[in-house]
Amino acid sequence: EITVVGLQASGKSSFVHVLGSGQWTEDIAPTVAFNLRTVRKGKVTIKIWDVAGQPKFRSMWERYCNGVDAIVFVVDSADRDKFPTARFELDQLLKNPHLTSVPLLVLGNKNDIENHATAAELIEELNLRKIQTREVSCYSCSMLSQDNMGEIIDWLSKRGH
Ligand SMILES: Nc1nc2c(ncn2[C@@H]2O[C@H](COP(=O)(O)OP(=O)(O)OP(=O)(O)O)[C@@H](O)[C@H]2O)c(=O)[nH]1
Ligand SMILES: [Mg+2]
Repeated sequence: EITVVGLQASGKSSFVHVLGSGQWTEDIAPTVAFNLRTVRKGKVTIKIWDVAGQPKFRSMWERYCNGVDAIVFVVDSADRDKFPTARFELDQLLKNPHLTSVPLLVLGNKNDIENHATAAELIEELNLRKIQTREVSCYSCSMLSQDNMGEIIDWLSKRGH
């Protein structure tokens, strides 16, 4: 069971769609509140909470992250102006004491766009090195080209119980 959070238009629902169908589509509307989807990958069944990223929905993130096996935080790696807000919202979420040991996967999505930030840059921008109470990984990826999807599925498959 995982929860996907991050700012609006970072590509959370696109990620869930690619994970579920193996295919890219541009035809995804901004999420209202949340969507629940179940995806089967080999022997693993993943229950995914796809939560909305617009400001008015961010206070819900914490509730949906409670008790899951991993939190996936999606960042638009080509939208550098939003990194400070992404960092702030991630900090707010991870501050919650009941989420302290939940593993975190940060996805720097949209790496098909020129001048995107690399995983190393995102680790700096989001200050991921200071996180010590949980397992943290960061991948650069693209839902459009499906770059790194195999590694991401492997990571997720190892976090279940
Ligand atoms: N170029 C590019 N565009 C992408 C990629 N992933 C998503 N997008 C586009 O980014 C926009 C937002 O995608 P969504 O998946 O709806 O984003 P979201 O994070 O679910 O947004 P909210 O539901 O509003 O929080 C859409 O126009 C997508 O087509 C990617 O890897 N590359
Ligand atoms: Mg969405």
